[in-house]
Amino acid sequence: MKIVLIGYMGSGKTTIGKKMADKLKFDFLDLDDYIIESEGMAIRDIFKEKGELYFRKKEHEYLDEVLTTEQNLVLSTGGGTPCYGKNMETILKNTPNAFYLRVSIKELAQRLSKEKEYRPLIKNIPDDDLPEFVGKHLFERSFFYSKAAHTIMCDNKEPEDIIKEIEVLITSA
Ligand SMILES: Nc1ncnc2c1ncn2[C@@H]1O[C@H](COP(=O)(O)OP(=O)(O)O)[C@@H](O)[C@H]1O
Ligand SMILES: O=C(O)C1=C[C@@H](OP(=O)(O)O)[C@@H](O)[C@H](O)C1
Ligand SMILES: [Mg+2]
Repeated sequence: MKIVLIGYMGSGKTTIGKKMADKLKFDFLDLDDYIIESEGMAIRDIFKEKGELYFRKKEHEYLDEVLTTEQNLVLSTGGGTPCYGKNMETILKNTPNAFYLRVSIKELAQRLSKEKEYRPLIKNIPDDDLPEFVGKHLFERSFFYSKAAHTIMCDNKEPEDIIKEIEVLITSA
């Protein structure tokens, strides 16, 4: 069985995915970490030296690769993963358990202002401009995120509570 977490940068995919895999005794895979290991480069260096298009190509290839495994897996994607090519279709084809972690623009901007350094798409955006950037970007991406089987509203909730909500919704089909 595979559980896939999608959502904007800073929505908690990595944090919640890891904790949930521990709790369910599933394997855990963060697609960004898989790319970093496989390419032997940090995400920001891939963007800087090889470009975003190269990153998206690799992200697509590694997504296909990790979804073909048989094991019980929690997969945390990157914020852009479902928004390129056929990636969202691929996710939906491989699992009924795709969850969109939905977080408000305000909370995303607050979280991301402290963690811009490793996220090349927002690295150079001043904190004051982050809410506007996140708002526009999220609007474009919501089309893809909303295709998930379930949307979890995550504002003002602890990861543990979000995990409990997800557990109730998991289907083993
Ligand atoms: N439910 C939550 N409530 C408050 N902070 C959270 C929550 N989930 C994640 N965070 C924090 O938000 C930041 C981004 O989380 P992360 O898991 O890296 O998001 P993503 O992988 O979606 O980009 C981290 O500092 C993390 O501790
Ligand atoms: O939203 C995006 O396009 C990206 C999100 C990042 O992952 P997180 O969502 O885990 O920050 C990472 O894949 C890369 O920096 C691009
Ligand atoms: Mg992440």
